[in-house]
Amino acid sequence: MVSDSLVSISELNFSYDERAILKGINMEVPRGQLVAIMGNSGCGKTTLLRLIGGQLKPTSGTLLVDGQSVPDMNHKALYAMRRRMGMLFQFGALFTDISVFENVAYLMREHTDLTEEMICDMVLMKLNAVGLRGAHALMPSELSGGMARRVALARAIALDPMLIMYDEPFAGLDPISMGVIGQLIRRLNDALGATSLLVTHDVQEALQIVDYVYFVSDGQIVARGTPDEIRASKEPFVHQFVYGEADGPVHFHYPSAPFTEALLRERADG
Ligand SMILES: Nc1ncnc2c1ncn2[C@@H]1O[C@H](COP(=O)(O)OP(=O)(O)OP(=O)(O)O)[C@@H](O)[C@H]1O
Repeated sequence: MVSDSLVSISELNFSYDERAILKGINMEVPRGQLVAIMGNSGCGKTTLLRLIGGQLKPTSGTLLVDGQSVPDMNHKALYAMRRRMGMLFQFGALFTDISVFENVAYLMREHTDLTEEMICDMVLMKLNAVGLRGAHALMPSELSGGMARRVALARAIALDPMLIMYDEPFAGLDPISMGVIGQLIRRLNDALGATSLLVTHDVQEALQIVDYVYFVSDGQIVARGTPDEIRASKEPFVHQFVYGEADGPVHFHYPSAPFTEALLRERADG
């Protein structure tokens, strides 16, 4: 039976040495949907993507992609699965010494036996999908930040992935480029019949395009819901995050001893 979820995670734990990073994560990503994972810096979002991509192994729990257990896959199975995943990691760096065309063609050359003519058609199709067909001959240094991100997007969908994972795709972009990338992420997901996971800090941008949101704090899921449910949430953590309040359940200050206590201790030590 084909499950409705492309990604299905239950009671997932992950630690670096003794330090618990993810604690009892339960998450379902239905096929065809665009799902956001949000949370403060360092809460474990990127780690979760790396577990899904099989770059890390969980300490315990279940992690299925398309019905298959990722942690139990051997090298060959993992390689085959990664070929069906598109990834756009933070800042999605392009290869700087090859053209836009070659940046998108690279994965096709690496992973398929397509003829040069077919690769040419496919690359131009992918670039067309992100509005950059006309820029195929440019070098990455000739692109604006927003254009470079769109090329990285074309590269992420080069092999028609079933799952596309975006890690901070809006980082460093101006508001207009952010809007363009956001709309593209939505459109590409639907046009390709893919399923997408979006890790981001940009709550307002994400709420406009996603189907569902998971909020992670300190390695645990603390809230979940549709964009409307999230906007209406009275949950203090969600409220602080959605309305960009500097202080709340997530503290502005890194944990420390009270200031006077620290001063007195420093004087006593000195
Ligand atoms: N290779 C590593 N070894 C040890 N600890 C690590 C390693 N990589 C990440 N961590 C720690 O794991 C925690 C989670 O990191 P992760 O990158 O998943 O956070 P994040 O939520 O994606 O943060 P950000 O939004 O800032 O990218 C952090 O506290 C980080 O310091």
